[in-house]
Amino acid sequence: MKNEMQTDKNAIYFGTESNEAIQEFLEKNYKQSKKIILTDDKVFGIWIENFITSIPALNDAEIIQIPEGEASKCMEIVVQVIETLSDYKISRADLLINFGGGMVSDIGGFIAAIYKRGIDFINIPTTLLSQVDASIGGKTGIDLGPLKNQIGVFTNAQKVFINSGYLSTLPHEAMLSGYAEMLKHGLIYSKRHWEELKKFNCTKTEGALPFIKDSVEIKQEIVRLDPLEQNIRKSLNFGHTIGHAIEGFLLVNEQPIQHGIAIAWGMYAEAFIAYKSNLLTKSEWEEISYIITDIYPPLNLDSSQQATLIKLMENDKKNKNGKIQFTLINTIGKGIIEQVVPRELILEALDEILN
Ligand SMILES: NC(=O)c1ccc[n+]([C@@H]2O[C@H](COP(=O)([O-])OP(=O)(O)OC[C@H]3O[C@@H](n4cnc5c(N)ncnc54)[C@H](O)[C@@H]3O)[C@@H](O)[C@H]2O)c1
Ligand SMILES: O=C(O)C(=O)C[C@@H](O)[C@H](O)[C@H](O)COP(=O)(O)O
Ligand SMILES: [Zn+2]
Repeated sequence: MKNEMQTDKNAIYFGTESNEAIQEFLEKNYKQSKKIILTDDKVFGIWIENFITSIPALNDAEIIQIPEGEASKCMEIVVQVIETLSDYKISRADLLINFGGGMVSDIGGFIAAIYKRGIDFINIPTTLLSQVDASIGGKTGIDLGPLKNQIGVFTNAQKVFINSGYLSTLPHEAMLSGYAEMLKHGLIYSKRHWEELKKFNCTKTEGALPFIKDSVEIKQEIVRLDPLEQNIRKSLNFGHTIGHAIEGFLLVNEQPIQHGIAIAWGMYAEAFIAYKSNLLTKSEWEEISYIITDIYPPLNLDSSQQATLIKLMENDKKNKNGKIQFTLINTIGKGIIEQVVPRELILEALDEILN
């Protein structure tokens, strides 16, 4: 099947009847193919029965379960899954179905890209974060210890099926995590989205779909302009220079936090840098910092970790000429890329979020 970019409107299904849409899609495009579902043990426990019994095309599908959580986004699990695909004699004509959150679509997309030099895959994102961000845009990969997404490829799913019904079983922390990436889309690209999101209710999933659609449209537009992150796509990394360092550090110290919660605090610190660099006004900084402090649980980190966090940032993918390069914002709704920040200001920003 032709690899449609996820910037093509038809490449993403939105709705609450995704099982019917998936059945139709599989019958039309993958009737003769073997189907393998990759999922994590938590999503398996909650949703797999409903999923496979409502989609006749999946009657004979093989299911591969990996342990839930970011620690599974690693090379050891890649090798285990690839060994299982080989045991099942999966060929290039077959289809991998990533059914889960961003951990599953990141590792699953990566495996699909490298197994036998590439097989087709589709994403069925079951978290808010993966619906608004991780399942679209073609970034896939795994972590290398504390270094987030250090190994990976750009590769697009054949189709993404977004069904907000899955959010009904999502823990509140995971809703907050996805909301952070939505706020990011507003901060870097659309003041209107930022304002609308003030009406989004993280405790109630009914009514979420229009907000999800708006957020996805922003990401799609940016990815369409710059699919391989040479330029404007770097704006999607707002909050991630500091946020990824926090997430990676806590992951290897066995206190993992949700990606979006690390990114929320990363955005807080990076908005502080933008304010101190005269890019944001005082009232914009106060608005952003108020919202993040109000919603997100504080980090369990202290200033003794500053140097380690900076070391992790020195491996950020956006760096150039040995310098840490930030994406900042120069007003609410506009990202500004490739900003080099004095070390003292990075330390000051870390002080704002560490206890
Ligand atoms: N590729 C990209 O563009 C991109 C963008 C953003 C984030 N990411 C990556 O995505 C990952 C984070 O994704 P995530 O937040 O979805 O995390 P996740 O996949 O780890 O899911 C979070 C938790 O929710 C559980 N879960 C999933 N669906 C559920 C449901 N419907 N009901 C109940 N529980 C459910 C999972 O088992 C897990 O425990 C990170 O690795 C991050 O780096 C990638
Ligand atoms: O799609 C993008 O581009 C992003 O940067 C989206 C981010 O939210 C996401 O966390 C992504 O995985 C980060 O990529 P990385 O290149 O910083 O590892
Ligand atoms: Zn992210």
